[in-house]
Amino acid sequence: MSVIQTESLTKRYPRVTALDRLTVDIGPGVTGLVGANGAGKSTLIKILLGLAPASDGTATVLGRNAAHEGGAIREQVGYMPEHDCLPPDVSATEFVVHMARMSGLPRTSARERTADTLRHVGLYEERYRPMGGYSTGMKQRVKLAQALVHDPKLVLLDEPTNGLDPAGRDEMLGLIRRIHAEFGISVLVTSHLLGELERISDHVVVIDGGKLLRAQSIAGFTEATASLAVEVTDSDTHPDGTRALLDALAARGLTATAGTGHIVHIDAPEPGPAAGPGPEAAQEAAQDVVQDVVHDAVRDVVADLGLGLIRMEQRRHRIAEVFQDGREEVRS
Ligand SMILES: Nc1ncnc2c1ncn2[C@@H]1O[C@H](COP(=O)(O)OP(=O)(O)OP(=O)(O)O)[C@@H](O)[C@H]1O
Repeated sequence: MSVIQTESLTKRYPRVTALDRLTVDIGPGVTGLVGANGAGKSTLIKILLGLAPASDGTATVLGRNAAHEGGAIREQVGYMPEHDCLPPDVSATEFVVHMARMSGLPRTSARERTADTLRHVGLYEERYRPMGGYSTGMKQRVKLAQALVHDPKLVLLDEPTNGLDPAGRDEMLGLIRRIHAEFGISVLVTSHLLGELERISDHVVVIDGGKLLRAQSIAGFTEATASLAVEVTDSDTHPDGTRALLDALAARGLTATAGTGHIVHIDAPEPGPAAGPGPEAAQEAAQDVVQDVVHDAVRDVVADLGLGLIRMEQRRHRIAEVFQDGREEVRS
């Protein structure tokens, strides 16, 4: 079931190709769209909303063609723009009610939905004050509220953590995750910071120079890459302790590689099928496997070889590292 599909989508501006034959298929849930500044994220969002025409290719949102059915798409999709666009002399309540009315809600439900939505994003008494005096975090919350007020099936959030301090980022990321968890609304959220989207997304799509670099499920990724870093000393019997450890682990059927210095990286075996629905559950399952199987094996092998164990550290590759590898592959 696709929420967003693009097929060879291309957008050419006179001086730059902002999207270059982009083909993606995005399902329900939270999807992170990651790319450096200028990668083409905002351009993609505008085309999906039917606000900008593509030069080539097609885009479908909730089964509708973005080129011809922009109005119908915008009825079912919420949009949080990247830049500050709030009128300073209007209160959050007035503004969000106005946006709800623009979406076709009758006056009474517009007021009720506005109160509910502003409460949900964490704006209380301040919602009656003019927005000109709001902090960046409060403004971002209002922009999120107006994207949600007409009860959309999908929201497109363009750099919602921009300009926020670390605590504000965490709060915004938590809110975004809850939009899907509590209301079942699918989310496409953009950022140039892969690390923050990794925490809240079910899937990540990475674009670079308008081209697709990678599209991947985070759960699948973390299952495959949980690993353990082990640092050992040499001993009289084994002057190359690292080599001895690698050989002994291989003899037990574990895949291990030499790291820098005396460190050995050991891959976790595939976790069992009962990983559960979310990325967190999959991560926990992968973690359990590392602890139960690999820890025991390492302890036994190190003891048998008589090596000194300096540290044993569970490690999960940040997806940033893997996407970095992918970028090198694509460019090489
Ligand atoms: N209206 C426009 N006219 C000409 N070029 C444009 C226009 N809009 C975007 N571009 C160019 O297209 C490329 C992609 O821009 P886009 O805004 O989609 O990137 P982005 O990934 O959203 O980056 P940012 O986070 O900086 O907005 C950039 O090189 C940008 O300069």
